[in-house]
Amino acid sequence: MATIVNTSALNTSSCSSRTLNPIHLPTKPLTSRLSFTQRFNLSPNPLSISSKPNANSKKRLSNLTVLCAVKKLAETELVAVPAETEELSRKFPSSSGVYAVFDGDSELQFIGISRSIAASVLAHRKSVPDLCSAVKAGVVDEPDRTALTQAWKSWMEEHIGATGKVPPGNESGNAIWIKRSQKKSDLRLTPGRHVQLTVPLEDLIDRLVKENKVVAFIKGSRNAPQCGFSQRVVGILEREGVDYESLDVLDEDHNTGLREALKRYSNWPTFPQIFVNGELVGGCDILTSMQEKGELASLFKK
Ligand SMILES: N[C@@H](CCC(=O)N[C@@H](CS)C(=O)NCC(=O)O)C(=O)O
Ligand code: FES
Repeated sequence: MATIVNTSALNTSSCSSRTLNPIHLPTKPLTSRLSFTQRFNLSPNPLSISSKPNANSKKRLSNLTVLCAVKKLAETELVAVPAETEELSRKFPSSSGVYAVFDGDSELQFIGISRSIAASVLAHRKSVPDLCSAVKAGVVDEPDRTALTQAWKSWMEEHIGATGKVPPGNESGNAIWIKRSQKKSDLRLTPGRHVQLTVPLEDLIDRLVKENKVVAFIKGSRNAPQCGFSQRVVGILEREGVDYESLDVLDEDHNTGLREALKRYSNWPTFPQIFVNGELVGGCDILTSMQEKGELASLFKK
């Protein structure tokens, strides 16, 4: 019997932290030594469904479909996915919603939901370019989980009703489209208390923020922030798809003295602290207000 499979909890992470050279200042720029490709966070709860729809699966989808905020799939414009990233970001909304990916033969391959449609399309274009030629996007205005799921179900139901087929990428067990996001791990200043820094902490901070485009000093780790303010900032950075470094100022074992040294360095008394291109941008309030005013994209592009 066909069953709807909910593959939630995708935001798992690898937790090993990375340590800076504790004894000497780095000989190579920190960016080149430390950076690695960060995957976009794909659909927060992309649902998959077993491959053979039958009366039962259609009925279950229908039962779950309520009034939906997006246009019908058939009425939504099919937009070609540009090769160039900036053009892609202009063509697709960075808002939450449902999206349907088509291959070069205009065959629908996958229907997903996303907190940033543009980021998800970009990630698919990178990971499965052959299957990602064009996309239909439906923005959900009040994008709570229920509204997003309803939008996804309405498109799935419409497609299954019209073709009798589940999109291949939504078949259960298909791992091509639904990747577990691998969050970057936090940086650490030292491997542990037993290792003494031979350079002043302020010099290390200075080097760190100048050689990495975006650095977030937070309470707790990026995967498990220990304070609401830090959690909010991590959420904003993730949502914007920013490739950033993070350090846990509460981790006295690996970042001994960082909490107080950073306050002196930046002349800013609280955390989180976000640096872009070596300059302190601010904390939670400032980042939140910049996000509300739509100023973050240009900040992180600089
Ligand atoms: N208004 C601040 C809120 C952050 C805040 O108040 N942080 C406090 C509590 S987490 C803090 O870091 N205090 C100094 C400390 O704990 O060392 C912002 O926008 O970031
Ligand atoms: S740790 Fe209490 S408000 Fe941040």
